[in-house]
Amino acid sequence: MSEGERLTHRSGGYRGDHGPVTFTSYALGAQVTSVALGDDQLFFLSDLATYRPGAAIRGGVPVCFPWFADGPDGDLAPSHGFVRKVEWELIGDRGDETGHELLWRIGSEQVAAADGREEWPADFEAICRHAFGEDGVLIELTVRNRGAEPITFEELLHSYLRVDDLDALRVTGLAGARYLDKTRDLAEFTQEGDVSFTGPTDRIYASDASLTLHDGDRTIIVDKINSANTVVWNPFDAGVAKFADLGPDDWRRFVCIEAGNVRENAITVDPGAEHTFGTRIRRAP
Ligand SMILES: O=P(O)(O)OC[C@H]1O[C@@H](O)[C@H](O)[C@@H](O)[C@@H]1O
Repeated sequence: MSEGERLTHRSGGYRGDHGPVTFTSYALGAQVTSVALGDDQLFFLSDLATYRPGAAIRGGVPVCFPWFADGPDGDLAPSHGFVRKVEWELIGDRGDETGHELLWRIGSEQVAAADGREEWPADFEAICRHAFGEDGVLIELTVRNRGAEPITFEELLHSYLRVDDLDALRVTGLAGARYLDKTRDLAEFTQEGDVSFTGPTDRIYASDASLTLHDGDRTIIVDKINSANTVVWNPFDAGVAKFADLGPDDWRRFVCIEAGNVRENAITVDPGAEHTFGTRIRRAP
């Protein structure tokens, strides 16, 4: 059986368990911040993270919408859109022998006053589904167009995956994929072999493939659903200082493997229609 409870501190949190799995999810950003399989934590969460509307929680799985980074033309703020900085409403909370599901909802009314909303004023509703199971979590975002005109957006589930040993980490599944390198003015390259981390890494891959993280004895699988891109990011020692909510050594503790649809893969949804994408993050059997 699985159980859960609203947290009384850091308002909006929800903590639950399902067998050996414990999880935490926040109304702020509909953000998973923790999934622990016994004592093996899947996600990095910064000790310096803040938990207040108007800012984003550094770690877990932020929901980036309706744009990625500073948008397709590089002129939008705040970074990664506005929904990760506002509180969502919990509309579903169900546990059974197969797992525990939370449904978080947001609509145009909740973001009316959000910074950046004027850049994307469309009438929309979004549901973020967190399905916690024995081996990890499935996160799905469904966006519905409530307006009279088609809407276009970028979307990304910005997973901060905890790693034990960044020096030895290998990510497989991207060999042969084209990518734009944000550390080299968005120049285009082809991935040769595995991805490893030897310097600041910030890449937008054109790939819908599942990825595997080989982190010492741990093997973590990232599956994607309706996701044409994967962003891989680590600021490394050279880049970490510009993030006030990351400690000086935190770059050693995570890599971001982000499922999404960005740039030329932005999604257009007709009036009354909806679109779902997602990612499943689990420990290999
Ligand atoms: O600080 P933010 O807005 O959460 O962004 C963190 C990183 O997110 C990644 O997705 C981007 O590719 C990076 O360029 C960016 O630095």
